[in-house]
Amino acid sequence: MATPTTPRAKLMNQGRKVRVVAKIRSFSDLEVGSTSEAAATPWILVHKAKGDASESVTISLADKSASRKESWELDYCYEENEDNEFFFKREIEPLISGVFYGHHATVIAYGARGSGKTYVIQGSEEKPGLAVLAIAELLSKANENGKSVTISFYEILHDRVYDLLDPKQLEVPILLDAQGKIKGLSQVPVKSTAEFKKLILGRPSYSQPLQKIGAEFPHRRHKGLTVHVSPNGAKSDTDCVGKMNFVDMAGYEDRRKSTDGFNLVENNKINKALYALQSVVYSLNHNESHVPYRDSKLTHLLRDSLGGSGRLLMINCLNPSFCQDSIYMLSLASRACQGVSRAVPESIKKTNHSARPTILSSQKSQLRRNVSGNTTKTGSRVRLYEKKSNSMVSTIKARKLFDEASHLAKPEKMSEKASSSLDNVSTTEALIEEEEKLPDDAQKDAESASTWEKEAFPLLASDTQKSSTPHKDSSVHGGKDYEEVTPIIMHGTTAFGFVGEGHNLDKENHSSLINEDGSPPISSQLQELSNKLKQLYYSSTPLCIEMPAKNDAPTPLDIVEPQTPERSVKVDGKCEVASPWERFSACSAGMKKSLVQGYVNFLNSASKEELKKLKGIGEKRATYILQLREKSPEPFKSVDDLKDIGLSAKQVKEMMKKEVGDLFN
Ligand SMILES: Nc1ncnc2c1ncn2[C@@H]1O[C@H](COP(=O)(O)OP(=O)(O)OP(=O)(O)O)[C@@H](O)[C@H]1O
Repeated sequence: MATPTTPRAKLMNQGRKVRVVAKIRSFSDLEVGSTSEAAATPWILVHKAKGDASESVTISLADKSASRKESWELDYCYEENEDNEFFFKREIEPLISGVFYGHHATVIAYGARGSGKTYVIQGSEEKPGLAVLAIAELLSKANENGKSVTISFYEILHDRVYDLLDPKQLEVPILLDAQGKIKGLSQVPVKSTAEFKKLILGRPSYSQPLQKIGAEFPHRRHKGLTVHVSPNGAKSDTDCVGKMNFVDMAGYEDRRKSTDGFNLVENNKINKALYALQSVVYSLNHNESHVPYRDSKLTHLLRDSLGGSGRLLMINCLNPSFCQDSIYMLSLASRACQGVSRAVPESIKKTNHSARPTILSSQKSQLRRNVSGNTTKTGSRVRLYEKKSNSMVSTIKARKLFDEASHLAKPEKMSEKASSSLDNVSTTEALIEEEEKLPDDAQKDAESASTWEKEAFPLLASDTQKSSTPHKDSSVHGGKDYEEVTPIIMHGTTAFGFVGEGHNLDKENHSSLINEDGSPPISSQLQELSNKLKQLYYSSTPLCIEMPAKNDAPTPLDIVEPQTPERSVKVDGKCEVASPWERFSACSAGMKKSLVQGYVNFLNSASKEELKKLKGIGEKRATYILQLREKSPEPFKSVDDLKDIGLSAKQVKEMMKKEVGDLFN
């Protein structure tokens, strides 16, 4: 990529909110001593056109046949021999300076499982990680400037936030105060690095509620640290000058590797958070007026740090030996970089060494064997986000879509049970956070961001505002205006991804992906797909849907794209072309059947709190349903069985009518 030389290009570089770098972890002692050649074989090539001062790097695989996409471009890549301290000097120190001027900074490590995220953020006793190095620097600067430092430490498991500094507290509701600042987590003052280490490293890794279930389940969750810098003697968080966040995300794993229902739910939630982050990064990089922070707890929690003049450093951690999941993570990372100019911190420009293409692998033949045994279709689709839906209709819709679109239906069912068992452990279901993003918030974020950009880079501000004004298509839902968001441009990849689980296409945010090659406008494609999904749901039984063959090569993503239903109905097991009236009648019948079945399924699997959201089901009935489920896992098979809980056919019919009516609201 050509080096930007014009003042405008330089300004643009500096004004970018998100920087995406990779870090290849070193081989562990175990891997170095491994007898398996594959475990200790490097597989990534990094090309740095201008050495350490490169404004972008190209990463490719030692064996090109490993992926359809041959290379990925990121802002930078730190290699095995470049340790945390080197990384810190170049990437984190410049961010720390900004924190004292009110520019919040966020550092997020993400990547496949075992790719070194914790090592980068937390480090070890001998090799401190970025958070530990940063706290030392922040404390020293705070002393010089008459400021004090407090920290919050939390984990997010299954999209629920737990305060690790107040482990007795159950799930923390994330709320915004009147100033739009996030509140909910406790803050503990820190005076020295030793105190910090004691607070963070010397405590149980799980909050109390999770310790109870910890022994039974695997524990993959995101961990986050927020360092608040405030004037000495500040009484509230409102006085906070700047914040620095460090997040060690749970490792990505292709959900088809899920070993059981619990693992599947876990993978879904982790992947959902990754896609939500991806959507947020896109919106931030493109100065969109709406940033979908609420698509995951993590982005919601970070929203006041990411908005305005906040800066985000994404660290894509990479395994040093072949890892299919890392390839997918790389493709996500490079998408986050696309369509925007590169940013090069001053600290990096100063440490320019000679240009050198770096080749990390010499053992290509071994790699070829590894790759050919594992290659799957690369990530051409991406799930942007899923949203938890509160209403019964949405729950039914979600399950229905999933059941029909995915061959993973059975594990999902198991997973719902695992999820609901977790639900039962949490006693804080009633703590309901505010649900809808007020248009005002989005507007404030955009205004605050653009004010800072305008002040710092007047030339750029006028330019980017012109170029990045999103296409607005305001529509009114429930009395509130929502804006359609400019579609995400994908580079060199093709298909679209949609969310199956819990995603109400009608009402949710409309971020989407588009082909770069000038294919039809995204809005029409989106509308078409949305219609097809609705049709798929409404006509689940009679429509002929071509399901993917079982032995189809799997895609590395965890979404199964819904197949287009054909315009035919099943007659005696055969698909026949039907008249419009027949199709319509079949759809209606299918819808009725789906709705009733969805209702029954819901009673068989929902948590107590969810059950109570249904009209006609209160505390007593919900408790009774759970008791019935203890005796038999699926006590309800048909509407007739609802008599067991004292619901008459008439009552059920009335409820269904209401739900159908709501579908068209
Ligand atoms: N730079 C490094 N040098 C030596 N060993 C490392 C390095 N980075 C990571 N490791 C080792 O690799 C292993 C995996 O690292 P780590 O636990 O940080 O990965 P992770 O991505 O956080 O894993 P998970 O996905 O399970 O959260 C650990 O044993 C760690 O000590």
